[in-house]
Amino acid sequence: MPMIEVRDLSKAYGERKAVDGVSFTVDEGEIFGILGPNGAGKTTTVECVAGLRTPDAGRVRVGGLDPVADHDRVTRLLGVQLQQSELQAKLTVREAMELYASFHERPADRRALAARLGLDAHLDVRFARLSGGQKQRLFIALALIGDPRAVVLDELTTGLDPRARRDTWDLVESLRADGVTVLLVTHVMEEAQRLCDRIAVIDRGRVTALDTPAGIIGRAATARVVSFAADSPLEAAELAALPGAADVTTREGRTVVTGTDATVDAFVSLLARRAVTVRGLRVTDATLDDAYLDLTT
Ligand SMILES: Nc1ncnc2c1ncn2[C@@H]1O[C@H](COP(=O)(O)OP(=O)(O)OP(=O)(O)O)[C@@H](O)[C@H]1O
Repeated sequence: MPMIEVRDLSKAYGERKAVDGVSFTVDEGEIFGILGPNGAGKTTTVECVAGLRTPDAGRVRVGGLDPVADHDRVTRLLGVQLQQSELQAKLTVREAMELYASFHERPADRRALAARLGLDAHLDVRFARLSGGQKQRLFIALALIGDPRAVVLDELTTGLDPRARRDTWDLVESLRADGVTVLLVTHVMEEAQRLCDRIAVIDRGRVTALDTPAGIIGRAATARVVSFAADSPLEAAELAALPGAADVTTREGRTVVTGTDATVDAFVSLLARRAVTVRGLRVTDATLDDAYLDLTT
């Protein structure tokens, strides 16, 4: 049985269909990413998973339970960190953690959790006085305080500085090592590529791709990137005409051709045929970022 099951989920706000037939499953211990443009329906989807919204149609299960009908039991299984959460301004970090721990029968070790999230030096600071990144870390701590079997993390690292971002990624990896299932909404491609076992790309309320990060990169039109110094004798038009070439641009003094293996082969033949050389030639795999831009509108 999958830990999280979403089948044919639809949810509209008035006339607007925010989620339009989304399906995916997340296995126990898996880190599953949801990517997609602003307004694609990602938050609405995870709010339905968390039982915070009632679907118009479709089926959602967490640990085999209906998150709306079995809300209390699902709350014990599933920790949730959502965007734009708020707490009472006067509550300190310690008080917030105690309060949330009191909702659970077997809460996590608060001190260890605070230390893991770099909050131990801020335990007596009131919520209103925390920086954006500290608030974000507190919400991650609150999502994990019930020692959940699964956790929803929506834009986990937004607002975090680079070090806190890396630490948070390490934390998510340690959750996987503990067998916790993670449903992660993100706009950060590096985060998705590093952390996720599988990814669903959602666009306009529908799943447009569902695969491993490597599978998504491979499936996109631009699987390879050829780049070299822009002072070459090659014309942009002849590069654009190479088989599989998706894009030719010049940036930071380099010509960049995105395409496929066929593009790379044809490029090498072109150099030989024209008997020209280029400086600083590099052939790299496309990143998830490149693939994502191919797959969304
Ligand atoms: N409470 C609401 N009332 C009305 N419309 C809403 C509400 N919440 C979301 N929407 C609309 O539903 C659509 C999907 O929103 P949602 O927040 O699920 O998208 P998202 O993919 O999470 O976007 P983002 O990346 O910007 O967070 C958007 O068009 C949004 O304007």
